Amino acid sequence: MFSLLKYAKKYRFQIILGPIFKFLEAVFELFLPIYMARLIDNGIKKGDAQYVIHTARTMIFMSLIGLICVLICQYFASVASQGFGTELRSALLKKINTLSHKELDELGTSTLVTRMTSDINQLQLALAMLIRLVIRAPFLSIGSVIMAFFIEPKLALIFVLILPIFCIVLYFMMKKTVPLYKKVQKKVDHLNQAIGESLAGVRVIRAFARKENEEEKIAHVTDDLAKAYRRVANISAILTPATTLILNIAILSLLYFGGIKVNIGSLKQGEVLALINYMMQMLLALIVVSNLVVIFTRASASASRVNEVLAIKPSIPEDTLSSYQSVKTLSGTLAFQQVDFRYQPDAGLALQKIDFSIKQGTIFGITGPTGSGKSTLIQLIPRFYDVSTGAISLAGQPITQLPVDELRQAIGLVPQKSVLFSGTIRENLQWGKADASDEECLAALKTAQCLEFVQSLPNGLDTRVLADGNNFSGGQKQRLAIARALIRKPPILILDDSLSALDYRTDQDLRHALKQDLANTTVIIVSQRISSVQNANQILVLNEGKQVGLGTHSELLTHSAIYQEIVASQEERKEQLNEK
Ligand SMILES: Nc1ncnc2c1ncn2[C@@H]1O[C@H](COP(=O)(O)OP(=O)(O)OP(=O)(O)O)[C@@H](O)[C@H]1O
Repeated sequence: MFSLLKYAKKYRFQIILGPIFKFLEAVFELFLPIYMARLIDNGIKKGDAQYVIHTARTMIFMSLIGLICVLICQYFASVASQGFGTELRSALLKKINTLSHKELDELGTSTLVTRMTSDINQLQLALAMLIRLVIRAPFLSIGSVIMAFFIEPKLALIFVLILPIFCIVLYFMMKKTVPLYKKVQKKVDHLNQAIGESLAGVRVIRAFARKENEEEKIAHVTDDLAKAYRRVANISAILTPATTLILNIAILSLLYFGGIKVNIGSLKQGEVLALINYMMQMLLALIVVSNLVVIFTRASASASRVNEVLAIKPSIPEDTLSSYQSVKTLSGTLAFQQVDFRYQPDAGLALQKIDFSIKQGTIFGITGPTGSGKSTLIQLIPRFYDVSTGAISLAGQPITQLPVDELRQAIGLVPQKSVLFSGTIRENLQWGKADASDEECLAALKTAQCLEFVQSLPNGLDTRVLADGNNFSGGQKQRLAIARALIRKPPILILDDSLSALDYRTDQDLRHALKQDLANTTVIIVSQRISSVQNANQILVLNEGKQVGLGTHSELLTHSAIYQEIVASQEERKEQLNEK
């Protein structure tokens, strides 16, 4: 856990000064009961009004100084803990951004969300408590015992007797609750996952009238979490009556034995009151210490979860490797050489012996039945995953030798599911090229066949895009996503089934425009629709992860049985539709 303190380095000043101020306040608090005893015994009992006023003034002054110390400490604690949380969150986010899809698949989104939110909140709380209580609470509990000895050593033995009993109760309480808190954190993960899935799929859930099932599922996960919390709460609920009982027994003993001593004149009434105050201070401070132990144990579980992510060595390092030709000027053949790929070391091959090359500036089609590995293949080009065996090269250089950032900049990728971000259309296009002018935006929209549509909107490029682009149709979203990918005229443009929501005519016009406007760009079109790939310079046919055909449309029609099957089935379907 302490290794994470490096993210709080900037707040050294607050972390050191905060506890010092809290310590000062504790010193004042420790002396207040003594002043109270003097006020009663020397002032009130003797009717010395002057003494009462003087002592009361000193007590008020001490309390005020104590209050100022507390406020300064709280301020330092909140500045340091919030700052620490922000630094840690940015470091974690930075790390997550370096992880390859393989690591992200293994971790899953929900646990990353929990680690970014509730785990870091837990660590922030621990740091705030460290500043506010870690010196104060032990100091007050030990200081109270010392002060009791200072007032009356024999009665102070009650403190020595009560202390271990109280510690044993707290120890058993913590032994039961700490492991439960670890379980709770895991259940929060499950809840985040369930809620994430439910919100992401809200439309599908409604379309399938599965609202009730989904509500039931969430209720089940929530109930599970509630049960775990209830178990902790049930155990913690015993704590208050138990500690109150011990406290009352201690106070009764002090009153009884103190009363005897007052009667024989060896102790004053004010001193009995001071002893009771010290007893309360000691026990309350011990409760705080036990809470601190719980907070730190939870924080230590959170710290190991955060450290786990921070310690992952990305399988695809982001740093610059060996000498390379700048990708920005790099144009050349993209080649797959005997590529095998599996998602997990123990899983079967998702791609086998893939071997082809694409000349710069040509159009390359990839087709094949569903699940044949088309999306998997194109995800290897920007190194979202690395090949298991074989190699991929760009202009003769293995892509593993190129800086990942530059490689990805050289590729415009339109994924199967178009993703737009909330903002304006212009802002979405500028994701593709930060300094894109209006002319460049309009040109990209024209190539992507959506210029007319954007110009027909009252606010044109300034039209607001809702989260996920929910105010646009599937086809409109796809075309905007294509415009965003091609705005910087990348050397390679990959359209992963990105034409599926377009009608045949628009699909054809778009491919025609791509050929004209991006003559030097290598365009890779992934589609199950033969019409989308049939004019490509080369077509790769995949089936169950294997390369079962490579050539032009006419070559494949004569040589590839699977390609013939796909063409035949689509023509048959066309005929059926025409008949209807
Ligand atoms: N992240 C992943 N982890 C493990 N296996 C995966 C992952 N993504 C895909 N697969 C598996 O890899 C195989 C190929 O999937 P892929 O998505 O590449 O097919 P596809 O040809 O693009 O299919 P479609 O046309 O339906 O999009 C499938 O068996 C799929 O289950």
